[in-house]
Amino acid sequence: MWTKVIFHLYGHRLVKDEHHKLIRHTRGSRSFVATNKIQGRGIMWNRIYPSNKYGMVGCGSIHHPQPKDLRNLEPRTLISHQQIPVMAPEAWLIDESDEDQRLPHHRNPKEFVSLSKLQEIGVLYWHLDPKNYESSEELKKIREDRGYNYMDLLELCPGKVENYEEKLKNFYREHIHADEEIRYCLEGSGYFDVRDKDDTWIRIWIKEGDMIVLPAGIYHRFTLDTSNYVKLMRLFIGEPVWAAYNRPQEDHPARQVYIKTLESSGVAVKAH
Ligand SMILES: CSCCC(=O)C(=O)O
Ligand SMILES: [Fe+2]
Ligand code: NI
Repeated sequence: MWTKVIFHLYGHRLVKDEHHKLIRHTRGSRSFVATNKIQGRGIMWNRIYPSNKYGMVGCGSIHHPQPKDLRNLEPRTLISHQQIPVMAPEAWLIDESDEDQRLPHHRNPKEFVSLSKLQEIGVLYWHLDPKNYESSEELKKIREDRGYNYMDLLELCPGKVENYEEKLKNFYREHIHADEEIRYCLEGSGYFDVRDKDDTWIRIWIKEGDMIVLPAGIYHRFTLDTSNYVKLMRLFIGEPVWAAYNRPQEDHPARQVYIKTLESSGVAVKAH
């Protein structure tokens, strides 16, 4: 029997078996075949190294020396000896071109955004195992800790949803809510765009297992990516209120509280 262990590194997905042999490596431009055993913390560094400082990785042989600058990078995943990945979602600054919203809209060169930058603007993130979410202890704990007693599921893809086009259009209109927006991706993927403190869009790529909380009052929007499919769990404290307030909302109480919170945590906010 094969036990799959999935590692993520800079957006690469490495599926390994219980003996850490590589089964599959996706989203890399080069393929990567290695059958060596992992010998503890650090082996991923020996195998995978970034090809540039923007966090792209190339794939090296086990004999490849560790580049010095690697320690300065913020990897998507740090692999511990116990195989407990410390996850971060892939996030980047976008170009403002009018191309299809479902495209990644990377800048040239790519500009990735670290988890700590997301945390600075109040975005929370967990990576959970989405397979048995009904009996997941991790999910249960988060829901208990944060009072998320309401839950429903939302599937988005053409043909499955009533008023699909209309819904998608509204999701992509920049808005805020009076409450947190809590989404847990069970299948598929999509982009949450959030404004940073300088009013610049950050695109956060949510994939299965990713759970994200956007604070009340943050300007944001959502789009499917080119996979055109996402299954999301929506969580809420108490009776859900999905009301969206489209920008501008500078006088909305939730917006004002949000700006105050940013300022009091030392994040300088650009006047809008
Ligand atoms: C499809 S969930 C994300 C869309 C959104 O921002 C919302 O529902 O308010
Ligand atoms: Fe929203
Ligand atoms: Ni690769």
